[in-house]
Amino acid sequence: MEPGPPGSSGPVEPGPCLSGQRGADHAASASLQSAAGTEPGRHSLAVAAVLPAGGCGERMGVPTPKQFCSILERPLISYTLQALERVCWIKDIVVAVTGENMEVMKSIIQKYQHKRISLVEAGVTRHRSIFSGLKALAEDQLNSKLSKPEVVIIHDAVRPFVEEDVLLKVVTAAKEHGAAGAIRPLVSTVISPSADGCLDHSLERARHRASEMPQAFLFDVIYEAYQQCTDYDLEFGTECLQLALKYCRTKAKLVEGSPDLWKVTYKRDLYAAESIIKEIISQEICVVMDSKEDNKHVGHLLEEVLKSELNHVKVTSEALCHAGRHLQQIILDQCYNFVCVNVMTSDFQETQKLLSMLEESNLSILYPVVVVSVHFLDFKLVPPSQKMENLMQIKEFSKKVKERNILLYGLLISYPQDKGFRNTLKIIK
Ligand SMILES: Nc1ccn([C@@H]2O[C@H](COP(=O)(O)OP(=O)(O)OP(=O)(O)O)[C@@H](O)[C@H]2O)c(=O)n1
Ligand SMILES: O=P(O)(O)OC[C@@H](O)[C@@H](O)[C@@H](O)CO
Repeated sequence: MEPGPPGSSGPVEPGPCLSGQRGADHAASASLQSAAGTEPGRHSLAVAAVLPAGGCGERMGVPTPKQFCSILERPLISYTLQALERVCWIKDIVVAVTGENMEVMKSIIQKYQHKRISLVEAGVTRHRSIFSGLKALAEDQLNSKLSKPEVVIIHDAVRPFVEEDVLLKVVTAAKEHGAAGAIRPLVSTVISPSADGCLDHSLERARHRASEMPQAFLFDVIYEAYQQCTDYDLEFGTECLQLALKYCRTKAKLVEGSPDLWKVTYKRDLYAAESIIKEIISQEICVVMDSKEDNKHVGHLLEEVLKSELNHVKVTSEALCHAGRHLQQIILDQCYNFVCVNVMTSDFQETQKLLSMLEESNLSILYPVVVVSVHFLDFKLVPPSQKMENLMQIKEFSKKVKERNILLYGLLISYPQDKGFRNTLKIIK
């Protein structure tokens, strides 16, 4: 078993959370944590997670195993790790990868600064990979930072949209029932074919459900089940809940999961995952204004226009001069889109200050950050050609910051002074 990278032991502050409705409601989270006995402070339940990530992704139809396929230039598995890292009460995350992908996995952990991760060798089937992860948790190996958890979550590495609330629900249910798993309504009816390839019978769709992930188990239950199960189970089984039932007579509690618990299996699922991630990170825009007091109104006007134009997007504004407090907090709260307003400055020094803050914050490690540097120009005072010349610097600068996953765009708005700025913004609308 590969120990995790330095500093990977023990729960750390929750990782970056997605803003907006996808973050678990804190009140609900607190009450669920209390029920699960995982709330901070009190003797909390020891919870670990096992992520099978040793598949080859045959149905994806590409050479790269799907868990390492990129979404917005970042491997799919990194999104799943980030989702689990956001949950501070999951003490250890054990990822099962093949030997040939061990170095790739280590580089992903390093590059995206994932914590609490330990790596184990995957098996030739998903059940064998999971078993490998459970063994790592079961044995207090000498050099291991891992200790046996009371409850273990099992979650496919290719299911990136998992939220704290469903994890809490399955852990709470597993603590009480011994096993629990997320389920979803069936999208298609399940039928049983006869030997001659014709319909034998169909299952009543309303009475059946699709078994999804995450699942959770009392560690001793699922570990015992894996130790008891046959090679046939390990080779051809697809359902951990069934192993708990068959070998430990433990009836899993079924927990209704949200629609986005689906597993990335086919190429279309990658496209769907990318559009969901883009939607998540486009939920907030921060208008960053000039430091000069008399120009702050420009930013507020722009904020008004954006609010009226973009109904479902949270628009905030902040003056760069208060950067030490408010803007840092906005960055920490995971805003990924910034409109930097430069009214009087001849170049884009305000934008440069913002870019330096963003680079220091490492915000763009996980998702691309978009910065639009907006420049207002009264074309009667300064010929647009001269302003454009200044702005061409942005092009050079944008190449540099792109290496840090920051996408910088320049926007020049030239307006006649006599018409005033408010009218110009109406024109922009
Ligand atoms: N020997 C295996 C096979 C699968 N998995 C993991 O189990 C999860 C769900 O399995 P599946 O979607 O079937 O992944 P693949 O087996 O890679 O896909 P395919 O069946 O298309 O090859 C994935 O995270 C996959 O990496 C694993 O850890 N070890
Ligand atoms: O069967 P696959 O290997 O594609 O996926 C593995 C599991 O995610 C799948 O079987 C769920 O139904 C959960 O048990």
